[in-house]
Order: sequence, then structure tokens, then C-alpha cells
Amino acid sequence: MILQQKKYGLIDLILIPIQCAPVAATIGFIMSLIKNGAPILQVLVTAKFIDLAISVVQGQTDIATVLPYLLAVVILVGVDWIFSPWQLAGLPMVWIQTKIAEKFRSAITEKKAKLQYSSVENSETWDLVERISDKPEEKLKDAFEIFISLITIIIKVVGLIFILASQVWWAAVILFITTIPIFLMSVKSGKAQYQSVRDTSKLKRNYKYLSEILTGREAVNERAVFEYGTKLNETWHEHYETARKIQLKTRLKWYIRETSGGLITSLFTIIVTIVLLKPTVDGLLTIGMFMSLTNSFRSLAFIASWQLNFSIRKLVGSIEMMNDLTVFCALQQSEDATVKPSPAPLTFDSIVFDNVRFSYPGANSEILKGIHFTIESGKHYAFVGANGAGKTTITKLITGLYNGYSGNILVNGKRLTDYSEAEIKSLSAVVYQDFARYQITIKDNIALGNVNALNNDDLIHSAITTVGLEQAIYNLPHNINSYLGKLNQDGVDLSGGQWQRLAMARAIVNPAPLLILDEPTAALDPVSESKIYEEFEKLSANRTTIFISHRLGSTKLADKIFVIDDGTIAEEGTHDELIARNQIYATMYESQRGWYQ
Ligand SMILES: Nc1ncnc2c1ncn2[C@@H]1O[C@H](COP(=O)(O)OP(=O)(O)OP(=O)(O)O)[C@@H](O)[C@H]1O
Repeated sequence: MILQQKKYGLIDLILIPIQCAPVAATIGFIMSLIKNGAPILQVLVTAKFIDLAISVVQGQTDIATVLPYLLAVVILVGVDWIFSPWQLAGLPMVWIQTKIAEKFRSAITEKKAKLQYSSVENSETWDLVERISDKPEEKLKDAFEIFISLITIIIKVVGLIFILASQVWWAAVILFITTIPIFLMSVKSGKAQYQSVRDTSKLKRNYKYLSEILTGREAVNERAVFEYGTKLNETWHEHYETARKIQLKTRLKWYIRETSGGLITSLFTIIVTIVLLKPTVDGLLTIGMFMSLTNSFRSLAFIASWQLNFSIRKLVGSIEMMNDLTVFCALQQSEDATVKPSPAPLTFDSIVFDNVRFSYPGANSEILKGIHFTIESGKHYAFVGANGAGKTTITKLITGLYNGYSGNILVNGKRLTDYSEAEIKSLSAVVYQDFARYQITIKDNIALGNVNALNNDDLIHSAITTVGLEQAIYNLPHNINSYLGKLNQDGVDLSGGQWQRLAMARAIVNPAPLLILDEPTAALDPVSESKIYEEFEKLSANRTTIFISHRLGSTKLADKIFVIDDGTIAEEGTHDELIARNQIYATMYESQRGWYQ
């Protein structure tokens, strides 16, 4: 199934299930038609049956004439029972839900995977994505069911009103008029309730996150040491209660209104029943028709005030979900987002930042304020500077995560944005500060760095040696096939520094010509750090590297150091040149050296 960039609406609540499960949707639709058509016939047949039964009792008719009507009543009651939603008609709905889960959910997942990185980082977009991904198969199945039941309810109501009108026209008119405000109220209520879901989605995201901190494994150490459980629990409770109250308030407000509407309709049916007594006594209505009409009238009032109300409210909520789907489908996506890096990496002679200015989407302030620098192939560079200066942001632009900048980023003189996504992905391998810790096998943890050579064990072993993890890994009972983390029963855990080395191994197996290391050694002890640098020197002899580091000892090895200050390149040169310059870098270096004296 393909999601389109279009305005989704009411009709799509029917079309999507039909697209996903055409046979089940058709069967479900026909079943609902039969189920809801039966009561209309039932009114006529029951009236005739009662009248004939009275004639039989009075000795005016032969009992044989009643039997076909009795049989018809039994069949119609049977149909009603067999096609009840929780009986046979439920089966196609289960099938529809399974198919929607298979086709529609995977279309959503595919779109999510293709969303531009900038969209994923935006919290409003993320709220929308969360709403769309929250049990869509269940919501669409319910909407389809409700849509069909609404059509059939309308058929039922129109049919019964028609019969009523043919007998007592004014009662039909009054009943019709009373359903109009109930209909309008249901529409408003449905909208208000979906809006309350929107209003609370940010709060829900917050309290889900807090709940993860309070119960999840990731924060277990800090939670135990800092004992912040009570404090966070209070915040969690606050968010949870605010969201709950908003939804409860909306629900309660509309429940009271809807109940009052329902009570008025019920009162009206009692009055109509009393009023119908007169024409029955006068012989304008047969006793059978009176009994059948009052009976169906009661069910009609129930349908108009409760069932119709419920269905419309739910349906309007589903239409709001379609509005969300429209916005979701319009989100910018990159068709190549899911393509693999090209197996032959994009080699380069130079990467040039030419007056690059950049602000994060939705942010007011510029992070990069006209940056100029050149990276030459085969050389080693270091980016240093204070926290928040813009170092990581530069790497996000090189790796193509953001392209909403002004100025140019040129690779071999050609704009980076003119290369294909596969080429851009093959240009660089990165070890991020906040690298991921995958709870899968060690082998897969490393192999994921090169999706074009997932089963190259030699590459994995050589990366393990480079980052010095041989002892830690080869002593494990399952070697590189050992699971990491606590997700698996016999999973092993690594120290912070070992996880960091594993992330480096992941980047090392990647054949990209540019290796970006964003504070790769922050969790390493000094001996490991210098050992890793030695290994890296060997490894990156024919690669270009960009190191971002606050430990200026490591930057000494760089061919060129860029000092980033407030979104600009404040200084550049070798270690010795920058020390001789005696400005920002020299001050930083001296202050660090001071720690060890
Ligand atoms: N996704 C984002 N949206 C908005 N602002 C962001 C985003 N990511 C980073 N920033 C802001 O951009 C600025 C530069 O961040 P960046 O991560 O590039 O700094 P850095 O020099 O790498 O810092 P550090 O040394 O602390 O890692 C910071 O002020 C940060 O708050």
C-alpha cells in the first residue's frame, strides 16, 4: 500500500480497509446491511403476525395463515442474532484489522523511515508521528465498522421513520427533528474529544519518557545513587494527572450533554406511545401495528440517542485522525533515505565549507555564522572549541543530515546536495558522542557499520584488534556471537569505555574515506586513549579523519586544528602554530596542561 500526498477524509476510512482487505470488507459490509435491514422487515412482519394471531384467537382466521409469518419472525430474529457484531460479522473485522496491520502499518513505517532527519528532530512532528503510529489498525478497523454501522443505522432509521410516517406522519416528523440536535452535538463532541487527544499528546510523551526513566534499565544506576525516584514520580504524576483531567473534563462535559439529549428522546418516545393509543382505539391503527411500532420506536429512540451519537462521535474522531494522516503524508521525505551507502565509497580530494550559515529548523539563532574551511584528502583534522560552539553541527552538515544551510559545501568542487543520497552516505563514517548501544550480538553491533559487508568476519576481527577489544570479547563463551545488554538472558554488559570502542569498531569496518570521531575517547582511560590513537594513526593512514575533542593532548597529532568559536572558525593551524599564536587555543591548552602539573 502506498501513502499519497493528498487530503485524507471520510471516504478514506472506507477506502483504506477496502484496499487492505477487499473481500473481508465487502463481506463485512453485506453482513451489516442484512443485519440492519432485517429490523425494518421485522416491524412489518411482526405487525402482520400479531394481527393474524388476534384473528385466530377470535376464530376469524385459520391458524395455518399465521404460520408463514411466525416462521418469518423467527428467521428475522435469527438473522439479527447471527449477524451481531460479536457473532459472525466479527470475523471479517478481525481479518480487516490483520490486513490493515500488515499493509497500512508497514506503509506508515516506511514513510517514517524516509522522513527527513530534520522532521524527526522536531518535537511537534514527533507528536504527530506518535499519534499516527498508535494502533492505526485498531482505529481504522473501528472506523470502518462504525462507518458501515452508521450507513446501516441511517437505512434503519429512514426505513422505520418511513413506516411510521405511513401510519402516523406527525410522530415521524417529530422524531426526525429531535435527531438533528443529537447529530450536531455528536459531531462537536467527536471533534472536541480528538482535540483533547492532540492537546495531551505532548504531556503523554513526557510522562511516558519519565516512566521509562523511573522503571527502565538505562537510568538504573543514577536512579539508585541519586534516589531521584520520588521527585520524578511527582513530575510524572503531575503530567499524567493533567492529561487525564483534560480528557476526563472533555468526556464528562459531552457525556452530560449527550445523556440529556438521550433522555429527552426517550421521554419523547413515551409521549408518542401514549399519543398512539388514541388512533389505535379509534381503529386507525391495528393492534399489531401499534405494538410493532411502539416496540421499534423504542429501539429507534435508542439508536438515535445512543448508537447514532456514539457512532458519529467516533467517526468524527476518525476523520480528525485522517487530518493527521494528511499532515503526516505531506511531511518532507527523502526518497533515498532508506538506500544503502554506495558500495564504492565517494572518494574526494577536498571538502570545502564556503561561507556556510546554518540555523536548526524552527530555531531563531544562527549556529554556524559563515564558516570557511577546507578538508584535504588523507589529512587529519581536529575541531576544538567550547561546548555549544557548533562542532557537532558541522559534522551533521557534512554527513547530509541537514541541508537547509546557506553558502556551499563542496565535495571535489561539486555541491554536496548534488550527490545522490547513496554517495553522501558512503562519504563518511561517524562515531557520535551519544553513540547507540545495541542490545544485539557483538558481531552485529560492529557489522551494522557496513551494511554492504554484513558477513565479513575478517573485517570484524580486524576492527576488534584495532580498538583493543580482543581480551574482552574473545574470553566470552560465545565470542563475537555473545549478546550484549540485559535484554537476553545470557547477555553480557560492557563498561562505558568498551561500549565506546565497539562504536569505534563499527565506524572502522565502514570503508568511507572520511572518518569523523566526535569525542571518541571521552570514556577511555589515558593509557587506552593513547593506544587507540596509535592504532588509529595506522588505520587512518590512507583515510581522512576529523576529530572533535576537548582533550587537547589528542589534537597534537592533527595536521590542522580548527578552533570553533561561536559558530565561526576563530583560529586554524598546527598545534605548534596555534601555541605560537598564543590566543584561544594556546589558552585552552595551557589551562589543561595546568591540571597535570
Ligand atoms: N537539534 C537541534 N535543534 C536546535 N538546536 C540545536 C540542536 N542541536 C544542537 N543545537 C544547538 O546548537 C548549538 C551547537 O551545538 P553543537 O552540538 O554543534 O555544539 P558542540 O560544539 O558540538 O558542543 P559540545 O562540545 O558540547 O559537544 C548548541 O547551542 C545547541 O544547543
